Amino acid sequence: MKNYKNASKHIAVLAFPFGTHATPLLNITRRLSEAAPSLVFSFLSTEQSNAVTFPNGEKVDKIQPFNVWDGLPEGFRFKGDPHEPVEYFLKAAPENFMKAMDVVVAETGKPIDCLLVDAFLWFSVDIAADLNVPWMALWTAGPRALYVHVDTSFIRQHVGINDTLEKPLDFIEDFSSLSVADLPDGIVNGKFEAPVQALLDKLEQVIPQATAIAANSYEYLDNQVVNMLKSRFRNFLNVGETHRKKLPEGFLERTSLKGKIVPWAPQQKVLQHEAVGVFVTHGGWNSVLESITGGVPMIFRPFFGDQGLNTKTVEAVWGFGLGLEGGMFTKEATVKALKVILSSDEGKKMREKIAVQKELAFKAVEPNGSSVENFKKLVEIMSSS
Ligand SMILES: O=c1ccn([C@@H]2O[C@H](COP(=O)(O)OP(=O)(O)O[C@H]3O[C@H](CO)[C@@H](O)[C@H](O)[C@H]3O)[C@@H](O)[C@H]2O)c(=O)[nH]1
Repeated sequence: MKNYKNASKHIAVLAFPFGTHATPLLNITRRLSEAAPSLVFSFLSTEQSNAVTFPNGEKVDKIQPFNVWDGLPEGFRFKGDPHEPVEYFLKAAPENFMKAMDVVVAETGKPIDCLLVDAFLWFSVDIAADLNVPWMALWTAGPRALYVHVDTSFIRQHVGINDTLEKPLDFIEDFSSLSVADLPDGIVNGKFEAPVQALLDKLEQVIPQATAIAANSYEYLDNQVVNMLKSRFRNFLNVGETHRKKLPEGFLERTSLKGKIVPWAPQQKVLQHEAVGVFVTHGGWNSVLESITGGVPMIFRPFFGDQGLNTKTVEAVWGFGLGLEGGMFTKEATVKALKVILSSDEGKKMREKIAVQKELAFKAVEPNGSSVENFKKLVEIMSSS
């Protein structure tokens, strides 16, 4: 393999092959590859995930996809529980990734110099230690979500079994407007044993070992929390836009009876249109960022994970959005939220606040902006590690 022979460093990129995770990892890998042409990347994910992220066998220059086994037993049939394939994958993943990396090294003839991983793959920190190479992680959600996962023990110490969901998180700096109810599942409540919750629980131990953490956000957004993360970890780097624009394989077929997906509604572009007055969203981190860069206040109907935390942060800390009253789409709750945002003084203030944040977000990606400078630093660390 020509590219490998001439490369200065070989980076193994380890993907979490579920949901929207592999695409932002590939996007940041592409940016790194463009910025540092002497690096070569082996991108390891399951066959199914690689088929989506590298459609039609597309090879990206100096990024070579490799398949790892999905861990599913022979004859496995999906019965509708989304946790099941994740559980199988994670059980087999440490050994699978090791085996796959042996294949990568044998096929390319180039030893691995660094691991770049989805932060969900906590066990890969041990693989990096075994290989004696740096471990770098991509965090695809917001800084506040990372903060609660790396401070889980501290939060558990402060929330007793008799505390209510309304207990304020005032024992964490800049979290006093949030309460226990806004925490993601698995921190003090919910299904601790579910596979994703169990892996998030490991972040507290592994994140401090990262040589660098690349995060999909902007430096000025949630600045106080970003500064707390920076003071705790080496090279916590907000590198801006890293998201995915492709839908998972089979998504259109699976959802055809539930909704309509059209190719002419790219969310980011729609949110940039001056006619859009409000964005009704589930509160995924990318949607929050895209609403900010569109300057559009949000109405939230969160479902799981970090979405409740994002909702309350936008509503109570940043002040440019609202959660639906009762947390559900009822006629009353929806009309009330629309009225506040579209035709009240409070809504006007929200638009003013989000306009300020929009400007800061664009500033971050200007030449010499913070995301650009942070990305340069990431390239430098990777190239010299
Ligand atoms: O009609 C649509 C709908 C969505 N999108 C795009 O799809 C992405 C959706 O991303 P996000 O808002 O982050 O939602 P999820 O895909 O649900 O994100 C998962 O991953 C996020 C980052 O880790 C978490 O914050 C979420 O809770 C988790 O559900 C965005 O870039 C949208 O622009 C479109 O282009 N068109």
